[in-house]
Amino acid sequence: MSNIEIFEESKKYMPGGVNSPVRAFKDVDLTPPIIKRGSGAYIFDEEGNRYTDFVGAWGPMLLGHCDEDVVKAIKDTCENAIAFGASTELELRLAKHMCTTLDNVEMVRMVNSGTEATMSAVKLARGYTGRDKILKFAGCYHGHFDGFLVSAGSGLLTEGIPGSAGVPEESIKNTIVGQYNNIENIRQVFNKYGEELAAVIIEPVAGNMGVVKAENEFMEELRALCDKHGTLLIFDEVMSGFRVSYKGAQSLFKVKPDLVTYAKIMGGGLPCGAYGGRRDVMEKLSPLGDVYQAGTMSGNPVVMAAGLATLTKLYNNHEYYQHIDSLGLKLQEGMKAIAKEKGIPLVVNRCGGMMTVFFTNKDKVTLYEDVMSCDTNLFKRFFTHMLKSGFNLPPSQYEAMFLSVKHSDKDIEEFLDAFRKFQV
Ligand SMILES: Cc1ncc(COP(=O)(O)O)c(C=O)c1O
Ligand SMILES: N[C@H](C=O)CCC(=O)O
Repeated sequence: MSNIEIFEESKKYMPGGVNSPVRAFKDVDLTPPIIKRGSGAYIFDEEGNRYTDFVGAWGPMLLGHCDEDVVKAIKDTCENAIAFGASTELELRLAKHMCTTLDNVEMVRMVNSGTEATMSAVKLARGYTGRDKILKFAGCYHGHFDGFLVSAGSGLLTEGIPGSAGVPEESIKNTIVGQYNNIENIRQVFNKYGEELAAVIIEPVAGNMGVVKAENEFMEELRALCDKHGTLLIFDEVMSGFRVSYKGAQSLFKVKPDLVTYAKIMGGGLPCGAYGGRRDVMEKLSPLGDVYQAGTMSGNPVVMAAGLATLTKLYNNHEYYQHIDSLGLKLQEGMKAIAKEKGIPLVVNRCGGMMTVFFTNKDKVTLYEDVMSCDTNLFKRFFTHMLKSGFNLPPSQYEAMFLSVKHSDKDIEEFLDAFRKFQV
């Protein structure tokens, strides 16, 4: 069947033909290619077309598609262990690896997705502090948990959905929305709600309004305000963890989070998530403490094996991050130079191997308002041109592109050649 035939048939059985809204290419008015296989930096659709992939499953594929060590770990494990719903040595090995190689993670609890990780971290913070309110930032996305679907990024920006239907007022009345990188705004929020805030949750390098890095001063002030008011600081590193550096976005700032959430890369491409942090906070979790959180599939052996293979390989090969950073720089500078020649208004934000090309007349994109100034029609034309030229990019102005260890100089040069041919 062709891509279109499969997609049309899929619409009969899955809402919108997809299992996650952003995959439907609604924002770019195109039919998505139906992906059959992936290898290294490339993916191939059902019609045999090859795309150089800059989505990487929305981040997890840092080692490239079907990395041989990850595949071997999955195969070896599932010969004998698929699921037990019981303790395994594999989950200990991954937990120990994370606690010993990361900063600020003294204990960890495995879950099955990024949404589960953030949702559970917030519940734990509420249980620990005995408070109900949380502060999140406009444009940041922390998954589809009701309490986060207020001024959220990702597909909710893409589709212009202000929140989501099906979310009772009750579920969001304790969610306060702040302005990313706006210190004055968070001071005002803390003045008003400081004593009621259980937690602040933030993407320290946001990827879900496109890539926007938090400013150091902003993060330092945020930490100080949390300390003053007894509020826990949660870094959502579902996307940035093991991506912007092995130790994630935490290593870019002088501030420590109390809790951190992970997913994506840490499961090597299989469904996973984890949250961890201060021991005294984590010990509030059941069965030690009174905050209940559970999961039939949590710590699944195949996922643990894929995660362990991925994180071990990344930890032992720090040069991977240099490779990705140097390719990212080449791509960023190359795009800026071509845009200047062609008179295309754009800002390229990048943090290591995550990057967004914002089509805007602004000089820089550091605030949510800057992000919202983008020309989404121009983005759509750019996206369509790049897809036709064989490059798989996120189909939204408000998402991040991802580089992998398997991308080469040649891939970047080909990308830049294709961009040069873009007719504005
Ligand atoms: C920063 C961040 N937090 C949380 C999530 C939710 O993760 P998941 O899609 O695995 O539920 C995502 C991605 O979707 C994310 O990028
Ligand atoms: N921005 C989202 C996660 O990072 C995109 C993935 C999804 O929602 O399917």
